[in-house]
Amino acid sequence: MSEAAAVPPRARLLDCADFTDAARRVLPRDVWDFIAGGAGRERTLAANEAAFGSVRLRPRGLSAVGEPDTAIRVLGDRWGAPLGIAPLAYHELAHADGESGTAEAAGALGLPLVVSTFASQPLERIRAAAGTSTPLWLQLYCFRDQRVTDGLARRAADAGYQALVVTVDTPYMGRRLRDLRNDFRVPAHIRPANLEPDRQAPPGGATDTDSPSAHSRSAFCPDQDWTVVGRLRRLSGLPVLAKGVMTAQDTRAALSAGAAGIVVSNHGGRQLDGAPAALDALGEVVTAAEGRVPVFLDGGVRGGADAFVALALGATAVFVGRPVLYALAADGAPGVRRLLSLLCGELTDTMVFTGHRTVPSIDATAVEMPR
Ligand SMILES: Cc1cc2nc3c(=O)[nH]c(=O)nc-3n(C[C@H](O)[C@H](O)[C@H](O)COP(=O)(O)O)c2cc1C
Ligand SMILES: O=C(O)C(=O)c1ccccc1
Repeated sequence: MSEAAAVPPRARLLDCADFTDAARRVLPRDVWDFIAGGAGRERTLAANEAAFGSVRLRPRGLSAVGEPDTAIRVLGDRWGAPLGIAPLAYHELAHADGESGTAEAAGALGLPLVVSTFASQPLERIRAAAGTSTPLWLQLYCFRDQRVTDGLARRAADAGYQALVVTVDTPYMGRRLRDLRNDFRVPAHIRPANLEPDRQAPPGGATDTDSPSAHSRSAFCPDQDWTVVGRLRRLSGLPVLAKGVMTAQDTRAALSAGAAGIVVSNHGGRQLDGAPAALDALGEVVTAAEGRVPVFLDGGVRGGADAFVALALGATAVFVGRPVLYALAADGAPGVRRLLSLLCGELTDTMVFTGHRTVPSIDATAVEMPR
């Protein structure tokens, strides 16, 4: 089947689920499974989306909101809406446009992109594609060889990135059964463009490092502690956020370490299967953060109304993960642009129907929690 037959015309891609269906049809089965899958029995993966389904929105009538303003300010930058793109390895797995295609789409809407340590294109090229006004953050995994982590942090600062995001939930990758069953390997022509090949090789020079999981076991540092936050801050001069916080304990640890923000996340259900839905952990983290730093959320956001719910429960903004790769797979950079503008439009509609003219005015009175 040709791609033209497999992907519906753009005008029929009307929501996140449409992009998901389109991507399922065009992606090779093992790549689809790598992106869509989670760890273990995928209970946490399922919980992320399901949690949004049990919150109800409270409509308000004749609220005279006019044209709502979706823009916010975060760490001194303007975002066109409280929506960003979560760090995702290897955008070229989805489409040859890769991270620069995603960045161009994000830039067109003034939305931030968190670039993965495992980006398939150079940081500088992604910065250029995003344009000057959209924020770019670099996500960092902690490597056994600290020089790798530190080198990336300095390079991001030099390239004009606005912040660093340390992923705290991945001492190594979770056990993803779909990838094991498929014996998934990243195709040889897709490379982590910002890592040097020699530094990736495990100390013993083992050969089975092509699977992301095997590579993470050899390259990631499983005994990293919270001091990495201060170290990266000092050497880069950039604000450092902690991604993968799900508890009050870790929120306090992140704040004590000097984190400039927190991303509530269970890594899209790809790490600890059995962890709660990200949305269900949000309240605990927001309370523990005591308003000292912005709290973000990723995991299961599949529409503008989901973003609205997270904001109502205290998030400053949300990040979208898998749907961005699905949109990229379906239609490259224009697909991502269309997905992002659909999400912004859905958020705008939700603000209008609930009577909110600005993002900071969205609070818990706008939602009804399950009983
Ligand atoms: C294919 C894929 C690759 C990912 N790569 C990274 C990564 O390199 N670094 C990271 O911190 N998180 C990574 N994540 C996790 C996402 O940043 C995010 O936490 C997760 O996808 C939850 O959002 P979602 O439910 O919208 O997908 C990845 C997720 C997926 C699906
Ligand atoms: O973080 C992830 O979930 C992930 O899938 C990944 C894959 C390859 C390299 C780094 C991360």
